[in-house]
Amino acid sequence: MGIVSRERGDEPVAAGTDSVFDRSLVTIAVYVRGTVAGEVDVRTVSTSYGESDLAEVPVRLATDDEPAGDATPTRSDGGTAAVADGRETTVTLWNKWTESAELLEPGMELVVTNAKEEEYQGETQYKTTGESYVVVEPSFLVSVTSIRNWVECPRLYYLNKLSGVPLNYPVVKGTLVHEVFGDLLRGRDLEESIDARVEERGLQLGLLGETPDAVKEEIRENAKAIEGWLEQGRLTEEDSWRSEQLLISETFGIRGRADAVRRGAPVELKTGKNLKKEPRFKDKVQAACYALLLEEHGGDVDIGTLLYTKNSALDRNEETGDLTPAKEFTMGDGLLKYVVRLRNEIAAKETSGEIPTGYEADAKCEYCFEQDTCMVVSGRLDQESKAGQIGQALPAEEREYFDRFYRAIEEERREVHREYAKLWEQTAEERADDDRALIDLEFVAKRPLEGGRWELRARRTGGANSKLREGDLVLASDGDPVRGDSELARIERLDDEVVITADEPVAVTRLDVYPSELTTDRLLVAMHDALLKGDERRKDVLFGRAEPEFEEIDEAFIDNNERQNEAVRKAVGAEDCALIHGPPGTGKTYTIARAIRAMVERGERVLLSAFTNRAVDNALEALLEQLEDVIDEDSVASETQRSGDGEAVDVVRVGSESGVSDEMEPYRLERAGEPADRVAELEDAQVVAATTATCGSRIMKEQAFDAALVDEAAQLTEPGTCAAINLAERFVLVGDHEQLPPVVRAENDLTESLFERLVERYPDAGVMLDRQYRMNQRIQVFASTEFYDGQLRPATPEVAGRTLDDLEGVSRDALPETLSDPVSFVDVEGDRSQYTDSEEAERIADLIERYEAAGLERSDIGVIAPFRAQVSEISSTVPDDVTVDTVDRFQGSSQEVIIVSFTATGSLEGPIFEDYRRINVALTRPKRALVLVGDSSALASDPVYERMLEWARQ
Ligand SMILES: Nc1ncnc2c1ncn2[C@@H]1O[C@H](COP(=O)(O)OP(=O)(O)OP(=O)(O)O)[C@@H](O)[C@H]1O
Repeated sequence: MGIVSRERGDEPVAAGTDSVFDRSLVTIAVYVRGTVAGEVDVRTVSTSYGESDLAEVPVRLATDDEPAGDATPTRSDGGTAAVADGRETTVTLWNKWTESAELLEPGMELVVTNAKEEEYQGETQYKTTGESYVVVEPSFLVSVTSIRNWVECPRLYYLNKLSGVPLNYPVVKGTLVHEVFGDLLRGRDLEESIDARVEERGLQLGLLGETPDAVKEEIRENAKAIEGWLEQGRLTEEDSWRSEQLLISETFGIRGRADAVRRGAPVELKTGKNLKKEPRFKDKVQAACYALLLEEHGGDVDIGTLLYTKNSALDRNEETGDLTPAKEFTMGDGLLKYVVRLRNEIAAKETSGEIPTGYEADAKCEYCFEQDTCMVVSGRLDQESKAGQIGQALPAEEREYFDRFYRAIEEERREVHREYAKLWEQTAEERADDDRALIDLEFVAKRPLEGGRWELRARRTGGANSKLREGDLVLASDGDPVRGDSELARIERLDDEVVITADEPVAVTRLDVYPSELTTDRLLVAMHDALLKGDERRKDVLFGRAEPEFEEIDEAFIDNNERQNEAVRKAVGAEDCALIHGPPGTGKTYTIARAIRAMVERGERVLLSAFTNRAVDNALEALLEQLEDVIDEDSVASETQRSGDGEAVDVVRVGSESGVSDEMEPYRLERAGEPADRVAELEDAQVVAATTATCGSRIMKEQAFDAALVDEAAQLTEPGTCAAINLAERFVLVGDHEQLPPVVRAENDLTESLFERLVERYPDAGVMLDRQYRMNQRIQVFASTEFYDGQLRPATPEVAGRTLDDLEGVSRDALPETLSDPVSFVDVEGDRSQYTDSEEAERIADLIERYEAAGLERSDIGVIAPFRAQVSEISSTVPDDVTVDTVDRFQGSSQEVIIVSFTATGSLEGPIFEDYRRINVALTRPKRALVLVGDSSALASDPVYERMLEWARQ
């Protein structure tokens, strides 16, 4: 059983005084979930216990069809029944819960556990009991760290969100001590752990100017307290331990990672000193959060332990106070409820979009380390703040921008939370159908790795697709990611067998996509940095107050493509920014590489970035090719461009092993090692390449560049672009806003890229590349007219005239007449299902056979479908080596032959049709042949598709 009451709670167990309720009709405890349906009435009444506060909340109960309702009957709160009948009723919250009631606004969601049901004037109503918890907006998942920050000061919580965790020594040291603690719990030798952990953080320590020996000594001191305490436990009793555990609570809307769990109770490690008898209040609050989480996992937690590693038991004496490292405290019911109320404050504030002022807490600003920052932020953004304001406010348009994007990013965060909720709202099968989980794995084996981690292997029993890829962080579980045994794990290999690594040996049978808030967090920080720390001139350009300026450059960089040459000139000569618009196959990558080479030759330090790892690697590869050519041409230059290990130029790729391609692996920056060496490798590099997400990392944020070149810029949100350009004096954005827009979950200001906004605002700062090196002329015509004002042309006669006949062993004569043209249309009436079409799938299988019969390799054929369901349908009909995927997955790649399955009968609905940019991407992937498969009458109902049909049938 989960949530239990240990003492009498805040509320009168029976209803109170009063004639208000008829006690005789009180029934069993129930679980109430619903939406606030009107104004909340809070008042004081007298009861047999004296004065009591109560709040009457009008609530529309959830129904069984609503996702949240599905999960309710299985709750752990004493096995109570859930009410889910869609009725409107009144829920009365007693005493302290009125504090949460005051936060409620119509439309907010509310959960009351262990409520009592009673009849009042012929209506069934509910009220809290001494065992109830009241949870506001339960689907808003508040992290334990947030609650801890909030209890210190809500304003501090907000400031932390805006500025992120900076790279500083106390933070890195804290992480190291935690890692060593985890290692000790997993049985690793202390010295071995310290050596390994310090080595792993070589780069960070180097950036902080720390030497390994000094750091090790300090970690050793902290670890002494831990070891001593662990020893005691080992000698005196049977201890059962578990290191870091990821916990999610659907009831309380809290998630976090407990440092350790000992005999079912939370242990939190603090790398500081605490001379008082009691743990610090905020530390207790943190431990209480984990207690709630553990109770929901079926535990029954009575104590919490705080381990202060700077305290040493041996030094204990009366004068200096209590120096025992471990402080235990009783987990009282009142504290647990207090924690839930704190959490409710955060959820309600975030839902209503209010910015904390600091007045919510009785924190003393004059003692706060963050007072100055707090005042500056309040002053710049003209926000009300307990600490006061300092400095001049940003111009109104910048504050408006800040508010707008703050809201948009927070909406995005809500969407991430909704992803979490799906972990318990959807069944395993539904998750799998949504491509969000691999289920029904057969656990095969576990193997301990060096450093206490585990390698876990499982066999796949079906061939299902999923979004999961090698290198991804996932939730690995024994089948239930929320209530079962689950761990964060990394996918090392994913074929018939799944190999993952994790801290604990979970008997894995299921992997779920891990909904990370990291990207959202970084967007907020990037936007904050751009506005509050950004250069004034840069902001003038971003806010339309000054036109971008250019230095005139006469040098010829590319002699066979005028627009590319102009683009490089603009990039090199830009004082502020340049914009390169590159339609499909127009040599964007080539142009970027040439521009970077030119900048490097001028002695500049350049950041190369893009939305995806693949684009970063491609551009880097193109750059390396160019640099090699230079060396071949000019041996003098080669000497100056060779670095110590004989590589052509100091180029560094920052990224994880799984993100970086094998070809670029030799350039990948190793983070582990001797601090000074690691830093030198990064800081001496003239070109640093990393995804925009990595640009927001603590390590990259310490770097500065003359110029930043950002590829795939049309796929980036404004704050996402800022993460890269914040690091450089000038920037060049490269992309195509006629192809896929930024990938975001919410529909708001994040859907337009900075690239698109600037291209429209400053047409003169941009160049459109107009010669494409990919498609046969016949294929490119439609995209050129529809999307590029007819400006797109084949770069050479060879490109214009390419056909399948050019490929070795392929003859178009062997194809049926209908397929001999580079563009063809196959009319299929369709099976009238919504997201799949078996008739199209069969036709496509048939087409592939015909291409094979004409000599084509299967790996030269790609199939694009609008829905994942249709991708699965086609995949099960055609041979494995044909690539079948959605448009989004195909962006940025090309194939000899592309077949598009429209999956439309009757009407046009769905992702491929909603946004014409998707169809542009689909139709511009092939080099030599394009086949459109669909229902002509459905397609003809839309003017754009009607024109497409005309072109395809010519
Ligand atoms: N000026 C040029 N002269 C000769 N070949 C070129 C030139 N520009 C690009 N190419 C070639 O054209 C091909 C496509 O170029 P690139 O890969 O740079 O295109 P892209 O615009 O990045 O493509 P995508 O639309 O897929 O992103 C490459 O093989 C490249 O070497």
